[in-house]
Amino acid sequence: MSTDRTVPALDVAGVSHSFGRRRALYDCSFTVPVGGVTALIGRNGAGKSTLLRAASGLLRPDGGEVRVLGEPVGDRSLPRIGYVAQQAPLYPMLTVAQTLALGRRLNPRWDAGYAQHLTDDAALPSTARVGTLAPGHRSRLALVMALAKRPELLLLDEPLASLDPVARTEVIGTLMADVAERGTTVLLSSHVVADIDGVCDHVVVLAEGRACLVGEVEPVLAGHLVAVGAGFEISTLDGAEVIEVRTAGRDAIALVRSAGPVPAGDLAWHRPTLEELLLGYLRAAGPELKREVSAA
Ligand SMILES: Nc1ncnc2c1ncn2[C@@H]1O[C@H](COP(=O)(O)OP(=O)(O)OP(=O)(O)O)[C@@H](O)[C@H]1O
Repeated sequence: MSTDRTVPALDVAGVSHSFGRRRALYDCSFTVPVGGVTALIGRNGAGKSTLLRAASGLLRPDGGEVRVLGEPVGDRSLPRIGYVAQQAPLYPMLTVAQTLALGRRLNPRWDAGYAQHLTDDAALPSTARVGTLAPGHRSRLALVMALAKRPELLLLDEPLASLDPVARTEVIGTLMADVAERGTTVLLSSHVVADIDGVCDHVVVLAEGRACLVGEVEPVLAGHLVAVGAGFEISTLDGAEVIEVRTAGRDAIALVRSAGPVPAGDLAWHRPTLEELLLGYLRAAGPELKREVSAA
């Protein structure tokens, strides 16, 4: 099936969801374009897993709409989605080979050659029972199951969390190759900013169940500046939209939204790195904190 590149891979429109009195998503809206890697970043409890479950069809949100590849999430979209949940749920009593055989039986688009290639790459022993695999190997197997389905949209909840540094590099390489060769769209969640630097071309930052920053990495970076100076100098940032102010030793450091040239004056300015930018948004997460910062 060829993917229509004119519609978003994922369109989240005004989605809200609560678990009892606990609000996980609140009027959350953003789109993920077709092709490439989008990082879904947020602190613990920001709503990342809830959002991915809604996109995968496992959770029906209380409000709003989620469309995948132009269609409401449902029977027609499900074969086009690969989803790996945070704990990489698999059947512990099955062997690796039996797990792959099950994948083949359940998925009409299953690519057995690719599954075997990925399994070999991850050095997964085919006779080992899933329950005996190390957590990192289990997540590699879960990823094989999702990729061999040949999805157009791959939803990965913290896919790198349990991996050692070598496995992490291998998984990132596999994902990027899939994106380059097949035009797959990958949406992966993480709260480890360093993990996604150099991997994603788009970012979505979730804070308290809402998207507070959405965009392509380069333009988003070009739309922000970091100012470093004494606290009283930072307090004169008239007119700039201040995302976050923090102190570091004798200096104050401000992240501001500004696409203009680096201003002249006493402050030292630079464009943020992706890590500086995302950490700034994560630290500022929450409207109350933002109000305090703006008033500083
Ligand atoms: N099944 C559930 N029952 C009750 N509350 C839930 C449930 N799932 C999530 N929540 C709550 O909803 C909010 C969002 O949780 P979610 O797991 O989506 O966040 P997250 O960004 O994925 O967090 P983490 O990075 O810690 O995995 C949290 O306050 C969480 O406690």
